[in-house]
Amino acid sequence: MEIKNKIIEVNNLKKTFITEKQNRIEALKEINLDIGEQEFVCLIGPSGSGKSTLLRLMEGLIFPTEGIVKVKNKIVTGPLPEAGMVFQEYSLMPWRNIIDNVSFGLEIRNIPKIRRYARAEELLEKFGLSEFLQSYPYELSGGMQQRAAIARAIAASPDILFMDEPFGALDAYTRLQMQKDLIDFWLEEKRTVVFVTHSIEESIFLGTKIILMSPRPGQIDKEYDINLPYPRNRFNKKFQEYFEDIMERMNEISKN
Ligand SMILES: Nc1ncnc2c1ncn2[C@@H]1O[C@H](COP(=O)(O)OP(=O)(O)OP(=O)(O)O)[C@@H](O)[C@H]1O
Repeated sequence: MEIKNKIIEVNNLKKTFITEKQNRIEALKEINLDIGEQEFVCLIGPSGSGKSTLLRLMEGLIFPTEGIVKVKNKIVTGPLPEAGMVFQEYSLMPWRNIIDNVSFGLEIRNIPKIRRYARAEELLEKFGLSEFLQSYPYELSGGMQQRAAIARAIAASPDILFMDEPFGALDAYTRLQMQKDLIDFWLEEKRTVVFVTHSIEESIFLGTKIILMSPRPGQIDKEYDINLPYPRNRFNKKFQEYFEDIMERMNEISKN
């Protein structure tokens, strides 16, 4: 489908890693991809298909072997100020309390304390963590830490939110709750989200679009536009049809 208001462009992207033992690992073969403003794009695919590598290239954390990534028409040459990032491992700084973690991005932008605390408090309230402003990360459960990590990533109102398996380490119930909270946030704020997951079901619950990667060297096998209204219902017939369709294709490509 033709993308209106492109925010991310990936052209002829290739990535080969050279390991310490000088082996060449071809992680991504040839990726071409456009992401539109306010899309919620999920990257799925077999283990090792290059999902995290593609995300890290888009984030400007690593650099392509060939090809380019552009964000808002500019070639990405380093970590993006207009992006927030959330990883699977809780990426909070253990020596800072929750409010100082969440307001960190504003602090490095020299936003005065009163304003950055007001923003952090607003977000922490939204994520149900008002009682834990002064707590340290180790005093929070995994789900609470991940909520705080998301609050931190969005505190500076980034245009793009990159998320790498953010709910992978959570228990099943907390994961469902976090998916709902993330969709509420996205519906309210309409940012662009790029989200890596192993779960087909999670990707259909969340994404406007799903990109299925083929086994290494990673390429895009297929793109699925998910035409279901939000909030989504896993028991809906069309949800199930998408699930079966993607599952079947995933099994097929994983066999080869
Ligand atoms: N820094 C690195 N040095 C060497 N090889 C790497 C490096 N990072 C990733 N790779 C290799 O690139 C390939 C793709 O890795 P990547 O983590 O992007 O896959 P993935 O699809 O996210 O996997 P998973 O679903 O298991 O998290 C793998 O074979 C991995 O071993």
